[in-house]
Amino acid sequence: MAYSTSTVASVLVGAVVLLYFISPLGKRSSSTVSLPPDPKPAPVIGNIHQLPKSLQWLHLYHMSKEYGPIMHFSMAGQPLIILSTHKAAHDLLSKRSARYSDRPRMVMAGELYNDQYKLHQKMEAPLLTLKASSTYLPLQDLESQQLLLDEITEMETHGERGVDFHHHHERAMASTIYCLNYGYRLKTGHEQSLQDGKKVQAEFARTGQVGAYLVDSIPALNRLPRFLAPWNKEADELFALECNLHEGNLNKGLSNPGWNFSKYMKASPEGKDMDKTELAFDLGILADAGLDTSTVALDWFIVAWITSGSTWVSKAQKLLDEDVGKDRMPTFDDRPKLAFIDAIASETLRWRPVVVGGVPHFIKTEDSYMDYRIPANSIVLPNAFAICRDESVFGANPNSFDPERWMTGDTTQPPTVDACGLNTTALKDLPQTGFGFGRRICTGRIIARNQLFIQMARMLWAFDVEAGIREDTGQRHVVDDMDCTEGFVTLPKPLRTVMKVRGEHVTRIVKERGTTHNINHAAVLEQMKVQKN
Ligand code: HEM
Repeated sequence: MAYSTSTVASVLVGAVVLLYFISPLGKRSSSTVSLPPDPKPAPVIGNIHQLPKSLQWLHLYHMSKEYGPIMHFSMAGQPLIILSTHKAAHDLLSKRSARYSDRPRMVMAGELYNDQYKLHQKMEAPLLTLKASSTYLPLQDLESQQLLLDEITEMETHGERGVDFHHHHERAMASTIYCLNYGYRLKTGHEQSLQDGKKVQAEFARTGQVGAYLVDSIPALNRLPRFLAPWNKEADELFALECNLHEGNLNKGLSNPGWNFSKYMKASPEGKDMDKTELAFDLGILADAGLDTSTVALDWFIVAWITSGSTWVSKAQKLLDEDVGKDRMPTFDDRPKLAFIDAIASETLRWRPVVVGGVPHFIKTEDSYMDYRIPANSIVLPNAFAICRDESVFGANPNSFDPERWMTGDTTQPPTVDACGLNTTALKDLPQTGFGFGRRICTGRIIARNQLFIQMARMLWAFDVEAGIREDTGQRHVVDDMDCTEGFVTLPKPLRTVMKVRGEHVTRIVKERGTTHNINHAAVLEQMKVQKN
């Protein structure tokens, strides 16, 4: 039987109104303590209409200037708390982490990871420590070497049109993660498994956005008959796509030669009796979480290079010329002396936080903060864009790309260097808010930081970069550093860049080392075998 769109819409609106009055969401609390400030809500729908789907994080950032560091929105009765300063986010999500570490229900984006997250974190934890991450450096060395070769090769073909740097960043990161997770590398970046992974991610980003689906605010809507709940079909299709991809990858991981995360997790006490789909999803989420995020950070690094590089690139390249020279490319062994490159990485993550609107947390019980009441079952969203512009933490001119804000300038003390070579004496201990907060903080952040360091160091050593020539106008692309895509992670709009080698020595060294695809990566993985503590 077919139903017209208007009939379905009328029934849905009726259902929402009904649910609003019969569900606890519609009932006002008798508490006398006020909610955080909010723009005036409309009846029933609350503030839904005031949350734009486009550039929501920017809109909320501007609103925070009027309403303050903590704001409240009602999403048809579902409380949404927006945090806009580092202090508010740290006080609630880090210091009170035990209460603020749930995730909101995401009926559309899937909830498998929610209930079981502690078990999954326990299973993954030994693979993501500083020490374990230090054993993956040889693989990251190999992938970043391949990145230079691929970029030089594409430059030779495309000249002033420039290279598709996003594609190369994506291949290098995906190959690193897939090799660790499943024991296989990606040669072209066009492989089917990566295309499917990107599709899953795009769907997750679309369906997981706060406010994107009414059913996430009002899960009771899921009890409506299926013909009135069209999102169920969409959710089933997304789940089927994810199952195919993740289970297929797990099978590959278990049968590929050499050590990898799949084999480690399958043999772990938590994983050995775990349902196969659940284990496959756990690995799949790790792969998905690592893929886009690091790629996007590297893309924004290129945008910063083009738009504001005149203030910091020459310092980085001078350092590389002095400490590395022209006889070899930089390696992880150079890292302690190249703290400025890590400052560039930190500044990239601050200037354009990858998950720019923040990742939602959830609190099940009522709380209070700054004399405001935070209702039970609130979604709590740290607006990363606003938090990274908190001048009380990051200093003046937060919109400027300025790596110096991360440097201590301390040259008097012998440097303290961590297991991955990060020089913690030269770098200020400012919060890395782009990786989130509390118990839900990004578990792959050390692997990510290592990847950013080696790729940024090698690209700065190898190239001078400028925007490519547009095919349609024949003019050089004019780059606007706020021109970005929508979604969970925010990418610069597609752009090609001219990557001119900084001398004949670069091409010679990169080509002499040649392709890394003939290296036996299974043997490299075997060297990384992590023993559980
Ligand atoms: C520059 C790169 C990256 C950025 C900016 C980033 C950022 C984030 C953020 C903001 C969160 C949510 C934190 C919160 O809820 O407060 C997160 C979670 C997560 N990240 Fe990353 N991430 C990056 C790279 C990676 C990599 C390489 C991996 C895997 C190797 C990874 C694995 C994860 C996982 C598994 C979670 C979920 C943690 C949980 O919910 O318990 N991430 N990441």
